[in-house]
Amino acid sequence: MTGYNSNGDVATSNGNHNNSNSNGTNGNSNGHSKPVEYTAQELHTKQLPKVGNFKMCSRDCCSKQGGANNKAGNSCLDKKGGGGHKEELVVPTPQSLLDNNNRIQCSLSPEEVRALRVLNEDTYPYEVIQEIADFIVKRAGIRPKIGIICGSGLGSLADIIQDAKVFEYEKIPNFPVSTVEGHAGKLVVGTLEGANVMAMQGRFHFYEGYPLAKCSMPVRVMKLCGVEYLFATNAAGGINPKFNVGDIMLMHDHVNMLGFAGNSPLQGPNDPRFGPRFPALVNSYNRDLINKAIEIGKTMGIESNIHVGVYSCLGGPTYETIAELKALRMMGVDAVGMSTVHEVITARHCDMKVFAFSLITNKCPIEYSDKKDEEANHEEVMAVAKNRQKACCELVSRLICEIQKGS
Ligand SMILES: O=P(O)(O)O[C@@H]1C[C@H](O)[C@@H](CO)O1
Ligand code: HPA
Repeated sequence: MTGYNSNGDVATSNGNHNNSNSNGTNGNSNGHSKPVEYTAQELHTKQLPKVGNFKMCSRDCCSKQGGANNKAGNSCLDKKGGGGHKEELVVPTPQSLLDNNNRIQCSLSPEEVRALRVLNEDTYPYEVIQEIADFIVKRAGIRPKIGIICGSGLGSLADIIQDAKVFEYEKIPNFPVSTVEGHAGKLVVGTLEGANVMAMQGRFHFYEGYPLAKCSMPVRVMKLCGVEYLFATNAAGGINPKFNVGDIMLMHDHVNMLGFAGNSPLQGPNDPRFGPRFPALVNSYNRDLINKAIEIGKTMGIESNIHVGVYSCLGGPTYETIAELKALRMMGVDAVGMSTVHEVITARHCDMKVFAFSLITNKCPIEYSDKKDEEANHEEVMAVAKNRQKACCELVSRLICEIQKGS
């Protein structure tokens, strides 16, 4: 796998992090030491050496754009012969990589620069997402039509997939890793009710430290794998007083609180290969699928536990205060969680049909009280999800069956 080391160079996962050359030194010909190599995954997950092992490049040749006395715009990274610099690990400053025209001037190939962007930037270039999709489709041997995102404790939605090929996130190039309990970190590709599906057993949340575009990047991977329908599920707190623990709320709209705060998965340059700069979000939740799910709920005998409502995502990881819950209720929100909205935005941007539901795992208090049992907690969220997984699996399977009948 291609990765990146802390010197901004591209590394490969050859498992060998000792880059000594034949002289037994770490030096290279341009005078900067060849650094220890890390894969992108390792940079995410492993303890890196102390910062003290590295130096920012503050030499004259790097300290100005293109380097002082360097009209050609070359930084010392490009100089041959070492220039007499002492061998040491050097991290180039961003400034030192710019030439007089503010263009990146370094010895990285375009491929390496692009790889560097994947790690450092919030957005994934189209080509990288295509590579991830190709990796999955090639190994799975099928093109999925339906993508499922399993909410907290709802990983069993992926366990019912037949002829499953399982990809651990850690083994998918350039894929983030799951860090939350109840999110296994696996991508499962196979069939369900005769349809080719792929399911994320574990999603990425903003509070884990991932920017929104990274949280919902897998939705774009799904798109390039061939997915037409996104099924997004979540665990949520019920704000609507009519909702009970264990109920299912079919999402027909959302309030994008992170968007109110100026944050969007579509922030940054728009790539029209995914969708338009200014996508409309009315009718984001497919009406036909909602109606079918209501009918399925009736045949399952759980119609009184099925609602249609508005979901809102806050950044988390804190559960909401009473004042926040009151405010959300006044805004017309029925259930609150920490996910899904940015996934739906990304899916609608690339014109996928969306079906989403919240499993109500706790009732949100909207009056002040000392009662400890009214405080939300993740153990309860997961326990309720586990209890209701059979109903959720049945709802999803039957809806997929309906989609298959119509195709
Ligand atoms: O991934 P979802 O939205 O289902 O998870 C919810 C929100 C938090 O991640 C967690 C809180 O208990 O559950
Ligand atoms: O009450 C909640 N608030 C936010 N996220 C949640 N996820 C499950 N329950 C909740």
